[in-house]
Amino acid sequence: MTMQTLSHLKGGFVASCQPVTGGPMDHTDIIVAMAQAAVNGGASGLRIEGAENVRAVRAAVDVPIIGIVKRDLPDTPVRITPYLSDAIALVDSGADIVAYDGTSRPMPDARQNIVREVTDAGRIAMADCSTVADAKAAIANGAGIIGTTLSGYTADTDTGSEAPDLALVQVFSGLGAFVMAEGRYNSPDLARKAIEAGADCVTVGSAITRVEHIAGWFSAAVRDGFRR
Ligand SMILES: CC(=O)N[C@H](C=O)[C@@H](O)[C@H](O)[C@H](O)COP(=O)(O)O
Repeated sequence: MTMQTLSHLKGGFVASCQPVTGGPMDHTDIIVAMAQAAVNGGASGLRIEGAENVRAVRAAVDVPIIGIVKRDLPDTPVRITPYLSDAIALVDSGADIVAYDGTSRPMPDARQNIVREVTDAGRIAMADCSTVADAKAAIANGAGIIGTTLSGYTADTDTGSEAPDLALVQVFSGLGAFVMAEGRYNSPDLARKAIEAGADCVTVGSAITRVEHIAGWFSAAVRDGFRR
């Protein structure tokens, strides 16, 4: 089952369907529609936030689902699936893969326990990493997928670059685990470069499902080009 999930994802792309929080598209029925449309267009898998949304998308599509829960906590910058109870809720909602914060920052529940719970349930734990050290720790903990998701989003890695971290993908690809390139793959060409750099799969979010971001890119470019 887990091997089947990974072979389904290998060489393809995952559409992350996470609308801008509180925006006009932040509704479960719209997330389900985005997920179905992405699969119709060729997405091999989906990344969905929130157990309720995972449950609704699960009922509508057959492809592997990476589930996360995002929380804003008062005393740590860690946001992605910080509690064991979140991981359990995602498994119960039908997520094939549960992604969690795989950095070394303080997290309320132990990462090892999250990985164990997910793995014992026959699902795959995916570590959202920011560095090679994160990825090595995640592999030691038993994570089945290492992602570059958090490169550029921690105090130590925030370079302000708008480009994806292809160099990190290349290093991850030598670690012997399934590699997910994720973060700022905002064009088909960049997604292809991720695979060429050694990623097994690439996740694309904003460029497919955050209309506000896409509109903002066009708006800025057009205004910039208007010099008459
Ligand atoms: C850093 C963080 O919290 N990343 C989140 C993880 O779920 C999402 O906000 C991203 O949209 C996702 O990783 C896909 O990346 P991009 O939208 O750049 O294609």
